[in-house]
Amino acid sequence: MPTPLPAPPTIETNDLTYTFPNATAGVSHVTLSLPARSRTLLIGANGAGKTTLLRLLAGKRLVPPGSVRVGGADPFADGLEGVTYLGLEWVLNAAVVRADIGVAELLASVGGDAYPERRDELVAVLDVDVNWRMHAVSDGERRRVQLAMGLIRPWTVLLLDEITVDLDVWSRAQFLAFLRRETETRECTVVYATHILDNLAGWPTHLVHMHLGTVKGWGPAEEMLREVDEKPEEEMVGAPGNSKLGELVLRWLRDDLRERGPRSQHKRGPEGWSYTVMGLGGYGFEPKGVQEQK
Ligand SMILES: Nc1ncnc2c1ncn2[C@@H]1O[C@H](COP(=O)(O)OP(=O)(O)OP(=O)(O)O)[C@@H](O)[C@H]1O
Repeated sequence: MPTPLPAPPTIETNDLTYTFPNATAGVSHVTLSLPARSRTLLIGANGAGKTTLLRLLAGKRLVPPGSVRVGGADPFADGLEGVTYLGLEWVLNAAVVRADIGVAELLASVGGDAYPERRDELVAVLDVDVNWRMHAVSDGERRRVQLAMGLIRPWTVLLLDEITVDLDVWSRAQFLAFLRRETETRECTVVYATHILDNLAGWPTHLVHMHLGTVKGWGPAEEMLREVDEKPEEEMVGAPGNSKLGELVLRWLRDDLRERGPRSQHKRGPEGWSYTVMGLGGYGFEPKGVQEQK
């Protein structure tokens, strides 16, 4: 039985290291402390370790005791209620969302009737038509229903691995505003891994910069964005008119690439491993609980 969080939904990692069974380093020596009600963006190049970190925060793998605390508890050992991970395999695995089933019925099956106000708000925010049938909707429409399904129950920690790529610009903006309202009106925390920085100005309270499985820098977004103001205009990486966040991230990833060198020569695991295995991300083959600590 999942247990409620014993304390406000803070997220702490302490020298967290996770190595995959094939000896690829997932994350190394990650120490973070994200306050309750924060909205954190996880930023990093492909393969930087964002998904791995989110999944560890969700308690999907065994890690050394004390290295991950969510609301003061161990998410793997304690199976925490309200810690919600929405990622690619959740989106792709769910056969039901391609079945000939109505949206109203589907939302009811995941708690829609128990939380009618949240259901109605999500239906409005995500511009969902409850009369749709899931075998006859577009990819973006299906994604919107899935997001509504995943968010109906009032979660306390949302770990969101970029699954808004199919949303049109307006829907994504509405969705992000909804998440913001959630953290402002009740005790909940969001960590969001994304490559899409449009319309995110002012959204994150914290930024985490990941590179080759490590956290290169993290802190309150305002402080980290100050770096951009301190740079003379001629040294800007992006075109004038880019958001500050866009400029900061371009600079981070450019420097990361220079530091790392070509993928085929760097010391970590095989390129593209995570998304070639089973076509769903590389996690499918790992038995739950396997942990090899290096
Ligand atoms: N099941 C697995 N077995 C072995 N190595 C893996 C597995 N899944 C991921 N990896 C490796 O771990 C590293 C981190 O992958 P991860 O999926 O966390 O990156 P990411 O930052 O989420 O990337 P992206 O932006 O592409 O989603 C990569 O080098 C990847 O190849």
